[in-house]
Amino acid sequence: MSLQQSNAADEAADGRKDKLLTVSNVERTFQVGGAPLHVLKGINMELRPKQLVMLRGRSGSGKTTLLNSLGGLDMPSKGEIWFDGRPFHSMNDHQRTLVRRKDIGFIFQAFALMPLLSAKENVELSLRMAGVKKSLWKERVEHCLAMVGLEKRMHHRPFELSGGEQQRVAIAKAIAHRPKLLLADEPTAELDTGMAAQIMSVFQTIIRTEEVTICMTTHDPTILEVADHVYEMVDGKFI
Ligand SMILES: Nc1ncnc2c1ncn2[C@@H]1O[C@H](COP(=O)(O)OP(=O)(O)OP(=O)(O)O)[C@@H](O)[C@H]1O
Repeated sequence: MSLQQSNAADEAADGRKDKLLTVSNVERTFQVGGAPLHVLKGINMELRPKQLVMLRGRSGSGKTTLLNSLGGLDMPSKGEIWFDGRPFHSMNDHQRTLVRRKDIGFIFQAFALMPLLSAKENVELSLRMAGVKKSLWKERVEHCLAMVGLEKRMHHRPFELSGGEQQRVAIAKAIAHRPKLLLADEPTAELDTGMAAQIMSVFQTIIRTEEVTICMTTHDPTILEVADHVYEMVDGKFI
């Protein structure tokens, strides 16, 4: 590396200080039927510790694709994603999986609750995946379920819970291993206004008490006002 290159690298690293996640010029292209489909077209964003950040945009604008890249589930075709000092864009699958299990929580449809497990067992699963010692599980699981107001529903299985309660178990599960970043794809989409407000209030509480950063997608204009920052996505770009 030349002196000039190393100075530029130092400056870039300085710019990332105090940020949990930095996204620079990210593009994502899929090959569909032999033709390229440009879904993300040069995204720049940042997440700071303890922020609630929302991605808003029409269906198909690229929000889920971006969220997948932020969580290391997918790789950008171009650009850089730095998560907590680590270059997601140049890490392999295995390396990203290890970071994900320890430092990121997801509330995605695809990561929904296991139907045959109780609320308590569902939350335990993420502690198991993160390699947390079994002797610590009981206290942490009870704490997380209490935080979302479900300490009395610990032994219920998902089908014995309402939609809002299931979503709160999903939150408890997603934060049990003390991630630095929580990613949520449309966490209020299936809920009525009252339940959506409850979920947002749980989010605000856990940002404070668990010191987590939350980045979520939404279509719902009524919940945008609680965000620290809103990124508006149109056709693969922020406007
Ligand atoms: N793996 C893939 N292969 C091909 N095309 C894809 C793939 N994933 C997403 N796309 C396309 O990328 C575009 C953006 O999809 P994405 O799911 O990111 O949008 P979105 O903003 O999250 O939409 P919604 O709000 O409906 O969930 C869509 O046109 C979709 O068909």
